[in-house]
Amino acid sequence: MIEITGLTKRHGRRTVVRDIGFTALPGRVTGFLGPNGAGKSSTLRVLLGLDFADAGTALIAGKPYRELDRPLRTVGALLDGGGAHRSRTARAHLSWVAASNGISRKRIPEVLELVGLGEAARKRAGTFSLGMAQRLGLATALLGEPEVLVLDEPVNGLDPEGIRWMRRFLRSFAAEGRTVLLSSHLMSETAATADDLVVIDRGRIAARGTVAEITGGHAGLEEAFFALTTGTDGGRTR
Ligand SMILES: Nc1ncnc2c1ncn2[C@@H]1O[C@H](COP(=O)(O)OP(=O)(O)OP(=O)(O)O)[C@@H](O)[C@H]1O
Repeated sequence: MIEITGLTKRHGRRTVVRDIGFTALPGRVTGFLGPNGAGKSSTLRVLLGLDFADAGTALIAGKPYRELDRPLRTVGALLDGGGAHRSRTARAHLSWVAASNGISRKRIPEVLELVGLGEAARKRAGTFSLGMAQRLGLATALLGEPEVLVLDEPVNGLDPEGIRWMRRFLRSFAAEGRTVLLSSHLMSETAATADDLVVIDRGRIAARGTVAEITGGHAGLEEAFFALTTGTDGGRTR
């Protein structure tokens, strides 16, 4: 479970996230949706202990990230494509992360299979397509068998097959009773993957609820997104 309460984040004198709160529940995929610059990455960076909040809390399994005993065993994250060094093979990259987090090497072939990279274990990350790099990032996030996954724009740049694969993977992960939070600026894709949506606009929560609650009453998914993120339908916040 992820619990964000009263979170505010400033960069210099600008407040980019203002007093937001939401939860992402086990067994569900929660989409964190908003236009570019809305504050999604800033929120996720605080959640993952990469940045400090100016106010409020962001908890994973009841604790701030920095207080988790073995973070990789609680939460896996996919930000900016995963961060494998170009000259390292997929397996070497995973070995390095596993070793530095006290995770058994036995887990490496398992995660490579899980993300469909079993055949590419000896290939260098620098030769990977964007889709393969995303899968390697996901394999890294899964090393510690976490109960929570946090992904920032995981389908950016993926082809339709890659998008479909990612959607199915995240759905099956949540179906095991685990928690998925994924950020996106794509309403249709997120609505097809998520159970719940949190819509953020200019640093504030514009709406939150199930996909049906958020999109109901609008002509279509994109209409709902634009109505919510341009303030013409501000009454839907709850
Ligand atoms: N380190 C920083 N210093 C100053 N401003 C920043 C910094 N990081 C983000 N911002 C600003 O904060 C605002 C929110 O950015 P953020 O990246 O959180 O949005 P986002 O919803 O993730 O959008 P995107 O999808 O474009 O990344 C933007 O106006 C951005 O320019």
